[in-house]
Formats: sequence, C-alpha cells, structure tokens
Amino acid sequence: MSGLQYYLRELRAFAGTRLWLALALVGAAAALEGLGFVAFVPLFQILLSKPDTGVAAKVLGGLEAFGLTTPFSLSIALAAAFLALITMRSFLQWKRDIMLRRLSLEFVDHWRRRTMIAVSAAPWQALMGKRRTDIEHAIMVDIGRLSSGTQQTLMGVVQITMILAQLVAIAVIAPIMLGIALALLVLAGVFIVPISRLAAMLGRRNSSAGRKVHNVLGNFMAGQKLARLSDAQGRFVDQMDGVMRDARKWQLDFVASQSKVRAAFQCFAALAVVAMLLIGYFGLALDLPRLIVVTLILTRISGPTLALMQTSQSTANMLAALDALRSLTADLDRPEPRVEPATLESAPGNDPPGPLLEARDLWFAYEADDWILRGASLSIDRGEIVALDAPSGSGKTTLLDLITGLMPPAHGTIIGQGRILQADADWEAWRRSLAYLPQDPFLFDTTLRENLQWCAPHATDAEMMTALEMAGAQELLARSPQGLDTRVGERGQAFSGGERQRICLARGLIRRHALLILDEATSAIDEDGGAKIFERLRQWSDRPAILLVSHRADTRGIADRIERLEGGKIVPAAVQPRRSVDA
Ligand SMILES: Nc1ncnc2c1ncn2[C@@H]1O[C@H](COP(=O)(O)OP(=O)(O)OP(=O)(O)O)[C@@H](O)[C@H]1O
Repeated sequence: MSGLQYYLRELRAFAGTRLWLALALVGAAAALEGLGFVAFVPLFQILLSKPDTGVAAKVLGGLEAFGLTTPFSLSIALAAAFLALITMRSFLQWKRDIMLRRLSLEFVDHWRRRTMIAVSAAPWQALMGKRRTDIEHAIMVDIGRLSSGTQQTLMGVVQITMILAQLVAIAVIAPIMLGIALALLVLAGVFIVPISRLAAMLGRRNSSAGRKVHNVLGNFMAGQKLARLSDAQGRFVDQMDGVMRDARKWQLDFVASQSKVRAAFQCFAALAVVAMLLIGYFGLALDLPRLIVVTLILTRISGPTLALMQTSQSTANMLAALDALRSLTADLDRPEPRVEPATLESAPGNDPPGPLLEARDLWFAYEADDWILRGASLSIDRGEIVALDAPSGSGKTTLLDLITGLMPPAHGTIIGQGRILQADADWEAWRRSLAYLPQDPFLFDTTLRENLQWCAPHATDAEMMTALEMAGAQELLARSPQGLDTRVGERGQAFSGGERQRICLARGLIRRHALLILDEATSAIDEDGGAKIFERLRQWSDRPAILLVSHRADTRGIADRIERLEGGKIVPAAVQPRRSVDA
C-alpha cells in the first residue's frame, strides 16, 4: 500500500463520519463560491444593459414583479442578494476551517498517543535496540510534520473543490472557455508528479538529518560532565556543525523547490489569463460581462491551483515523516520470542504456599545460541534476604530482567506468589508486588514528594518520612530548605550519588512490597551507612523478601543466604554469611 493510501485510510478510520461532514462543508462552501461568480454575470448584464433573454432577463422580470424597477433599487437588491451569498459562504468557510483544524490536531494527537503506547508496550529488547533520541525525534518532530502536513492536505481538498466550483462556474458562463481552462490545468497538474517525488525524497533526507541533530544534542546534554572534564566540548560543537549542515541543506532545497514552483506557476498563470482574455475577446467574441467574470474566475483559480501544487509537496514531505513513524511503531511491535515453559505441570499451587519466587531452569540469549543464562534456578522465601554474587557481565541484570518480566526467557518457568507467570495480568500483579532498584538511581526532575509518591500516589507525609528514615535520608530532608517540596533537579543532580540512592530506596519502601530487588542499589553509600540501612530493614516487622545484588562482601554479609551466578547457572556461594552458618 502506498504511503498516501495508508495515510488516507488511517485518516478515514480515525475521523469516521466527521470526515464526511467536514468534506460536506468544504463542498457547500465551494458551491456557494461558484454560485457567487455565476451570479456576477446577470448582475453585470442587468446593470450594463437591460437583457430580454436568458437567466438575467428572468431575474430582471422577477425583480420588477416586486416593484424594483429603477436602476438604483435594482442595484441595491442585487447587491444585497450577492452579499447574503458571500456571508453564507464565509460562515460555512469559518465552520469548515475550525472543523478541519480540529480534525488534523486530533489526528496528530492520536498518532502521538499511539507512538507512546507502542513504546510502552514494546518488548524490552526491541526498545533497547532503539536510540532514545530517535524515539524523541519521532514523537516531537515527525509528528509535528504530520500535524502541519495533515492541515495542508485537508486544505488541499478545499483547494480542489474550489477549483472544481470555479470550473463549473466557467462552464455555466462560457462553456467554450472551459476546454481551454481545463487544458491549462492539466498542464499545471503534469508538474505535480515530479515535484511531489522530489519533495518526498527531500522529506526523507530531512527526517534522517533531523534524527542525527537530535542524537548529537542528546549526547551533548547527557555527556556534559564528561565533555567538560575531558575538554571535549568543541567536539560536540563540530559534530553539531556537521549534522546541521546536512539538515540545513535539505531544508533549503525543499524551500528552493517550493519557491521555484511558485515563481514558474505565477508566470504561467499570468500568461494563461492574458491568453484566455485575448481568445475570449478576439476569437470567441464574448460579451463584456462574461469576459470580465471569466477573467476574474481565472485570476481566482490560479490561487488554489498554486496552493494545490504546494500542498502536494507538503503532503509528500509529510508522508516521509509518517513513513518514519510507521517503521518505528512496526519495529517496536516485534513479537516477543516464544517461551517454552519447562515445568508447567509440576508448578506448586497456592496451598500450601510455595516460595515467594521460584525461577526454574531459565535460559536466555541476546544473540542466537550465545547463552547468557543456561538453566539458572533460584528460589526465595517470604521475608528471606538472598544475596546474589556474580562477576561483572555474568548476567545478573539479565536474570533480574527475566524475574521482573521485562524480557521473556527462551526456556524455563517463573513462579511468583504461587502463580506461574505467563499471562499479562499475572505479570502485572507480580510486578505490583515488587520494587526494583537498579544500579543507576533514577529521579524525576520534580520535587522530593512527587518522586516518593511515584509508586504510591496517596502516601501521606508521615509515610514518606518513615520511608526516608528507613533509608537513612532524614538528615538530607532536614537540610533541604523546602522539605518534601524541594526540587531534585534533572536526574536528581541536586543530591549526591549516595543521597540519590537513599531517596530511591525510600521510594521503594513506601509501599509494602513482597519482594525488594536491590541491584547494587546501595553501592554509592558508605559502608557504615549501608550496614545501618540493612540492620533497620532486618528489624522491620513484616519486612519484604530481599534479593540483593552486590559486589561488596560486607553488604552480602547481611543476607540469610548467598547464591552465585556462574556459567549461566546459580550455585551456592562458597562463603556463606555467619548467621546462616550458625543456624
Ligand atoms: N541488550 C543487549 N544486547 C546484547 N548483549 C547484551 C545486552 N545486554 C547485556 N548484554 C550482554 O549480556 C551479558 C550479561 O549482561 P548483564 O548486564 O546481565 O551482566 P551483569 O552481570 O549485570 O553485569 P554488571 O555487573 O557489569 O552490570 C554481557 O556480556 C552483556 O554484554
């Protein structure tokens, strides 16, 4: 299906009857426009010479029957009728423009929402395979182009209808001139195909150049600290110069092609009007009123024709942006790899309750047959603290991504709270019962309060204070002048790495989860501070189970049990914590 067909199908499916209603308004406004021109002829004829045949004679007869016989009263009556027509047309145009604008804005919002849903629903691996800045560019820039393109395309329908209405007016006034006008229009239409192709090509290049600009900008902002420390700011500026040069070139080429089309068409239109005037006067011996009105229509028709040519360029340019959006959403919509559950039939039920979490025989590979996990199994009881010891790159983050359902295993079974996790609803319930604190503490650029309430929107100040105390962040709060309403800055820049980790921990503790997953989540906190946090967690009544990933032996020491991830499997660690040895 061509881009244009796809676009029109989507627009029709989205707008439904509103599209037909809008098109009806377009048609009605155009019909009134045409009628206005047709009405000009009897108007001139009545005013210039009292006709005794044709439409003008009938109109004159009707008006005289109403006692309008003097030139002045006739002029006033005809002018009033003409004004009424124009007022009605303007009213319909006003309604039409609002309706078309609303339709195009809502259509674009629908695409923005659709893209965001595609991002949220995308399999984790598909999402990880995309550049963040490419997605941002699609949502902000490509959809922006879809917005202006849709507006212009809908106006294109208006222009086509206007041209048709004016052609009908010519056909009524001077049928012989219609053939000549049509021939000139076809000639103009021939140009539309190559200029649309050129615009589509420039649109694609423009999209790709825009994505590069966005990417350099994203890296520039994210890498500010690194760039300053390594004195590499200039490198970003040079990169930006390079990509901007390309972006500028494609934009200028597009504008140049639009201007060329406009200039060529204006000359062509002037020539056409003069030619038709001469043909009408000398060749066809048209009377003066007809000649004036036909010339007027021809002058007016050139406006929508030029606009239509430019619309075809904008539409082609927009279709390139739509193409980029389509391929992004299609990529994100890649189906999850099929999971082969190994031990479904032997999964425990709820009674008697099995372990809180049981991961059985998990296999996973990012690339075909390059297995990161090779039959890893792990079980955690309610309230138990299990530490996972693993060398860097051995696959613990991968294992956590499987346990939390971000990615499906190639093979194996995950059982959470006694349920085999397969259906989306089961995964959602499982994820609600756990808090996952990754290595890199992430804070939203808003207040402490909003960050803490992210998972628990109704948490009270007292609950937030308890969680902050548990994470050892009460001093940090006391130092912050606006307390819970203190802003944390972008990614929490207003706080140190350790403080950020404490705030994230507090956020994970506000709700009573069944399982707390700490992936190096206290690595930036000093040894003593970390030990105190874990001691408080131990003392917590009805505490969650904790799966603790840490490279630090002292942190692992607080666990009930230490497991080791080695060669893609879980094996008991050689060194166990003192309390489990004592037990
Ligand atoms: N999206 C990905 N695509 C391909 N390979 C990946 C991807 N993510 C991780 N890997 C590879 O999988 C292996 C395990 O990665 P993982 O992040 O799970 O290790 P880790 O044990 O958490 O490491 P670290 O302690 O350094 O964070 C590594 O070799 C890594 O390069």
